[in-house]
Amino acid sequence: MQTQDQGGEEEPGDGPVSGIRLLDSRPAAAEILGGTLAYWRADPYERLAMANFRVLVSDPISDKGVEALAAAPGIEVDVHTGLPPEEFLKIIGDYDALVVRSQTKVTAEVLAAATKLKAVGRAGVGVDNIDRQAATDHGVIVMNTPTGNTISTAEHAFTLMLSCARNIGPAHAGVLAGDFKAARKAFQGIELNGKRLAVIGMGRIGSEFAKRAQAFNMEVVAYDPFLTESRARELKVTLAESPDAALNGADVVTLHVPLTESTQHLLNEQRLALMNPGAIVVNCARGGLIDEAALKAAIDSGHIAGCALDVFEVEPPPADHPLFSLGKHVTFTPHLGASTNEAQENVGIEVAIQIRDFLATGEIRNAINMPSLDATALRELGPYLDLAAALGALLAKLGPDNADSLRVSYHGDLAGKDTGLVSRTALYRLLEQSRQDGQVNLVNAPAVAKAMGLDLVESTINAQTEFNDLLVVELRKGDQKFRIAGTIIGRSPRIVEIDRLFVDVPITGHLLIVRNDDRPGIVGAVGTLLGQHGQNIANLSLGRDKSGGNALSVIELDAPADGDLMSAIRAIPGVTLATGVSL
Ligand SMILES: NC(=O)C1=CN([C@@H]2O[C@H](COP(=O)(O)OP(=O)(O)OC[C@H]3O[C@@H](n4cnc5c(N)ncnc54)[C@H](O)[C@@H]3O)[C@@H](O)[C@H]2O)C=CC1
Ligand SMILES: O=C(O)CCC(=O)C(=O)O
Repeated sequence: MQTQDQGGEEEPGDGPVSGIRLLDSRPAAAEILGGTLAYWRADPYERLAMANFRVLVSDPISDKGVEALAAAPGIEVDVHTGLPPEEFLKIIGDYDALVVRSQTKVTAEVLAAATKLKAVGRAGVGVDNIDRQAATDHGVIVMNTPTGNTISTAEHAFTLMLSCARNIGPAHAGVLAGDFKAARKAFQGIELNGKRLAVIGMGRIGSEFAKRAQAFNMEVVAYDPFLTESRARELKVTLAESPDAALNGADVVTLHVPLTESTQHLLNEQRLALMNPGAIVVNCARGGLIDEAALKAAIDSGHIAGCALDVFEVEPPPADHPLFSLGKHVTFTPHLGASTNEAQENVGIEVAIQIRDFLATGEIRNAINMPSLDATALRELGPYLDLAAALGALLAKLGPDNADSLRVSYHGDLAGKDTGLVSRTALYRLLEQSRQDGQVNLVNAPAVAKAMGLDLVESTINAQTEFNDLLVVELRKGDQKFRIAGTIIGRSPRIVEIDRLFVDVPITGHLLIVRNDDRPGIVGAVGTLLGQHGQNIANLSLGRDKSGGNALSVIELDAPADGDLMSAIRAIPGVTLATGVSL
């Protein structure tokens, strides 16, 4: 569970800060790819050139999209469309990224077989062909291209409505069949002028549809749980408080919502009955939104005049689909909403660039299972992501085992920033320390934590600290608490507090952390042992609560301390904890 609270009982950190060292920042999202520091410090194109990423395009996308991917150094693109599922399963394990439209089904089975996969890019909007939960559990980012096909789909849905109202499809077929006179007699239409239109889902496509309907002098009523009164006024539509209220007395309904568990069969028998006699139904979103059997029954009864569908519950629909036998006010197209030159070029290029940039820089755009992070935010937050990664790793070593919550709090300037990914980074590095390589990453960390019963609690604290901003991570197990804090000096992340003892430590290198009773001779004894084991001290920071109380040394070594050395340090009288961590 991830929760937000405002304020909290944490006190700001305190303590000396010196020895500023400028470090490059490394995009934390890059961790997903398991890159080395040198790799991620390289220029994006240099980085791609060093890599060898394989991208599979498994549904047809525009040539320009494929070219944009193939032109990036270090990316090899294979286009294999229309593969039978068993063939697809055999090869998916070789790829780092996958680009799909709606035909490829990215199931839990596919994701389990896709052991190298880091991202799935959807050239389009709907992601119902991708098992989002399984992708998240496997640590795979799912991105879509939400805007590139909006206009084409709205135009198509509008065309469907006109075509259905005026019987264009059946009339056209009649003319071609030589039945000109019979068709002329049979196909009397319905005028749209002044009719009441219910738009279910006033997102991008629904809003564009509504604008076009207003030009046809239709009265537009919209239902969308996320539509505000002010936006409804701006769009000049009446806001309905429920789908039923929107449908009550409607002459036309058009659906523009995603297919989810809660929208399945959104248009059912009861709701169809609320519409005016002679109404028509338009669906250019997803087939599963309509109970097709109920629709057929409503048309057969004469209550609904007809329907215009681009999408079906099962695609492709069977040739003997019950709705195909209707004679009037019907128009069917084979999921063509986004099939225009313009839309396909837009989404093909957008998805290619999103995947390329993600592989090159860790930049995340239009992800549906992760906070997005564009290049500017990535630059700004980079040092905090590094800091959070270090604090999370350190907390795993020093904090209580089997903790029940990780609290991440933001003080000062940082409190005003979009820090979702910073918290997630701390969580990921905390969990990573106790798991095999690759089992947990930025995408699946919240799901892994939830499964373990570890809550992630984020808070912003308004209290002033002596730092411009302070990031505090704390592990709690019942009443037991252990916290570590850090800040950024210049662009250099520093650890400034460990369990309320003030230190000043950079976040890289091999750290030896020693906690002891504050009495003379202990630091000297540790130093002597380090010398005897050939260990050079690169940096040393000492902190204590009071003279004769608890003391803490954080010693940066040139190499990790081995087991013998650690045992010897732990055996020094007065040492209460000694642990090593490589950041
Ligand atoms: N036929 C085709 O080729 C295409 C179909 N689509 C479908 O159209 C859908 C809509 O696309 P966009 O407008 O771009 O998405 P969008 O995300 O901009 O809009 C969806 C809207 O539905 C609303 N919504 C969610 N649950 C709802 C509910 N239970 N009742 C009413 N409203 C609800 C959301 O608040 C949102 O405003 C996509 O999910 C996709 O399935 C999209 C493009 C092409
Ligand atoms: O043509 C396609 O890829 C389908 C488009 C679509 O349904 C979507 O973007 O949701």
